[in-house]
Amino acid sequence: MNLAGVCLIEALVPLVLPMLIKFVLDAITNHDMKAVWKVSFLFAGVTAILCLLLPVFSYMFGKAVKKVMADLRLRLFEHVGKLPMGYFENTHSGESMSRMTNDLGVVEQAFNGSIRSLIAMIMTGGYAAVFMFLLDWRFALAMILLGFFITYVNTRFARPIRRISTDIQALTGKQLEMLTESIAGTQVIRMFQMSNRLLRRYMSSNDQMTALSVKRSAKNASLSSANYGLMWINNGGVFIAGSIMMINGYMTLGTMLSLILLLAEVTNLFRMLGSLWVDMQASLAGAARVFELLDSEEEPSRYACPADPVDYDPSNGIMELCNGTFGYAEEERSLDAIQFNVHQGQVVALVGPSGGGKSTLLKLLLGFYPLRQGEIRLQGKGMAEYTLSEFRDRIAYVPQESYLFDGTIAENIRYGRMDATIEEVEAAARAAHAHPFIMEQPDGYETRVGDRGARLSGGQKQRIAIARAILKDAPVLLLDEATASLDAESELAVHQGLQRLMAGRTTIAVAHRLSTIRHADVICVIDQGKIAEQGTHDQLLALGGVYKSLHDIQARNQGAGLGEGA
Ligand SMILES: Nc1ncnc2c1ncn2[C@@H]1O[C@H](COP(=O)(O)OP(=O)(O)OP(=O)(O)O)[C@@H](O)[C@H]1O
Repeated sequence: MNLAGVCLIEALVPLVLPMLIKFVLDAITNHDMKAVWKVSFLFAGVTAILCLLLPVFSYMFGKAVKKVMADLRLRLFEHVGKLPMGYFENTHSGESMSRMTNDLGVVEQAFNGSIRSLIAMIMTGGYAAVFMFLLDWRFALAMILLGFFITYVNTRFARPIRRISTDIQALTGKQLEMLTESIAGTQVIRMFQMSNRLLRRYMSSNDQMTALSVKRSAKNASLSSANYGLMWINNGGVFIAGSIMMINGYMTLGTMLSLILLLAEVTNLFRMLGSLWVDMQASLAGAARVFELLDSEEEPSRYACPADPVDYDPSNGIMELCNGTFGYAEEERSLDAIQFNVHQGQVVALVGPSGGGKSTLLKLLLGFYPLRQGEIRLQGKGMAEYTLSEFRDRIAYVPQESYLFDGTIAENIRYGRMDATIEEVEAAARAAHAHPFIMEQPDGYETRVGDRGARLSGGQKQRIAIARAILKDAPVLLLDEATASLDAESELAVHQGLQRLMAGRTTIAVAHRLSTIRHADVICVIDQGKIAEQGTHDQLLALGGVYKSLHDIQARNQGAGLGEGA
């Protein structure tokens, strides 16, 4: 409605002068002063009304566009939060950010600019054409045919310009990727002297961007020049034909001048139709990227039932993985027929050579990917019987790299359970051996942690993540042991925090240091996507297989002071 109002008024404004000219000139030619005044007052009134209404409609339209954009931004934000883990593992964060910022900006411009101008111009051209037909139909017909030719020339340029615009939008995304990487990886960049290399990469993409933009400008310039030529052919034609018709008494001077001015509006429509169409191509390229993101499939609320569900047997424990098979790609099998049970209160450790599949297994147990075959059962129910959020509610997770959000320490711990009191937050922090260092911070629990916890040490961040998991108090704990080396004191504090966390809880832990899982109830050795060995520490050592050789390597490294890592 607002768009229609704005366009209607914007469409009428350019027609006021051509119509005024006809009536005033004809009145002057007839020496009819009364008619001159009448026409002048009428047009003054119309112009005043249009001037008053235009800003009102314009404001309402702007407001409506802002609302639509806010809604779109919200939908994008919400949608990104629901995308499956695979999307984030396969798409650069800069690419998604570019779609949510640059491309969305282009869509907004289209709403505010191109679409509005296009509609107003079509309406102006349409009215002008009707008036022209009323004034002289032969003249109008000839000019409108010429107009179609002008539009044809303009649209010929649209396709290549759209292609260039799509490339520019994609390059903008790439540049944002580089920018996010240069900020997130700043330490590595400095230490490995990567700045020059990254700068060269950025320069090359910047050069490409400039080349594409110049190419687009060149295409636009050729288009303008073609339009300029056509406009003069048009004007010349009108002038000559109009003069002949006027001299022979077929039209008045007022009609001729009015026709010339109206024709300018129609020609403008045909010319601008092409160039606005070209502009819209850039906007459409941006919109396509936004809607591609919006159309990408969200994580389902629950995974489908397996084709061959397993009968529940209470003796199988609190969590079980039955015949779990998974691959990231169609033809690949990262995990093959994995089978294990975890009983109440047990600690199950997943160990194995690098790339064996431990983290993948953990991702499956967290519900980040669906199994290709087999089933995960938790507390006697298949995963498909839970929604994913119900399933995740029953699991506390301490990742390898503890992610802290910008906010206070208390807020970061409270993400474990949002309704926890400050006493409960403190109790969790004490259990995680985090309380003493928190109290040393300038504002205690209210200290801000900075971007991703930048103001805290690695060990301190881990202990906050452990406190968060303690607060969640879920039936099952999944743990990805941190590989980052901590100093001895910090490691001891983290270790003690973990022991408290694991005490009395059912735990599945990916372990990189075999020393930390010596006392696990069951150790599963994952090698090449399969469980190669399963048993206690002593049983596996006695077996003399993969576990024994990992153990020997770590023991040798420790002896040589080289640190650890499975
Ligand atoms: N997102 C992914 N997309 C495709 N392949 C992946 C992805 N993540 C891991 N892989 C592949 O799956 C296999 C198992 O990797 P995974 O990270 O589970 O091993 P891991 O045992 O945890 O290794 P590490 O101890 O080094 O962390 C590897 O071959 C790895 O390249």
